[in-house]
Amino acid sequence: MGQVHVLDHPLIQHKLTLIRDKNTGTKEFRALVQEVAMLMVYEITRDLPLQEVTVETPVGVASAKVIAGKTLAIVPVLRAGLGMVEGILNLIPGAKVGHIGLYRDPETLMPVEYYCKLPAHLEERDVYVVDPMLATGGSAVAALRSVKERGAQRPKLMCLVGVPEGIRAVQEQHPDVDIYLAAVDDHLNDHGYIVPGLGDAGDRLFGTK
Ligand SMILES: O=P(O)(O)OC[C@H]1O[C@H](OP(=O)(O)OP(=O)(O)O)[C@H](O)[C@@H]1O
Ligand SMILES: O=c1cc[nH]c(=O)[nH]1
Ligand SMILES: [Mg+2]
Repeated sequence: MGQVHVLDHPLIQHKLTLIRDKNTGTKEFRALVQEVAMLMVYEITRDLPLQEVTVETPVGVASAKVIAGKTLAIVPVLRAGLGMVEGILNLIPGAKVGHIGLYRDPETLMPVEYYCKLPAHLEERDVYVVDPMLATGGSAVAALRSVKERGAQRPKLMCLVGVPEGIRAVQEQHPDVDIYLAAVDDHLNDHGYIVPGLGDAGDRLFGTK
C-alpha cells in the first residue's frame, strides 16, 4: 500500500498558513504556492538514486555524484496544478512537464478530461502528479490513471491540502501510489470544497471567479 506523508517542515507549514489566509492576494498567493511546491519537492526527492562521476574542478579531479537515471516528469493537473510547476522547475530544471486538463463538474463533482499531453518514456521516469487540492479525489484518481496508461510505474501524488475522503479514494483506486501533502484538513462541504482549505485554488491563482 502506498504511504501518506504529511510534510511538516516549518517553512512549508508557515507558507501554507499564508496561502490559506483569505486576505492573501493573487500575486502573493501565486508566489507562495510556487515556494511550497519547491520545498515539498526538496523533501520528497531526498531518496533519489545517485551515481558516481568524476568532475574536473579548477584545482583537480573530484569523485562526485549526480542523480542517476532519466529526468523526472512533473504532471500538473490543469489549471491549479500549473501554479506548482515553476517552483519545482527552479529546483529540477531538467524535469519534463506533462499536462492533464481536468475540471470538476460543479453538479456531479466528477472530473471531466479536456486535455492530455505527456512526455515520452514515462516508464523510465519518476512521475509526480501535482495539484494543490485533493478533495473528493476524483481528479487525482483520473490523472493517475492517465499517467499509468502511458506507462508510469508507481507515480507519486503531491498536493498541498487533502481530506480523508480524497486520500481514501486514491488509496482504493491506486494502492501503489505514495501521497505527499502539506496538510490533511477536516472535511468537504456540500459543494465539495475542502474545509477549512484555502478556497478555490485555480481561481485564487489566476484571479478568476
Ligand atoms: O478531488 P476533486 O474533488 O476532484 O477536486 C480537486 C480538483 O478541483 C480543483 O480543480 P477545478 O475543477 O476547480 O479546476 P481548475 O483547477 O481549472 O480550477 C483542483 O485543482 C483539483 O484538480
Ligand atoms: O477546496 C477545494 C476543492 C476543490 N478544488 C479547489 O480548488 N478547492
Ligand atoms: Mg477551480
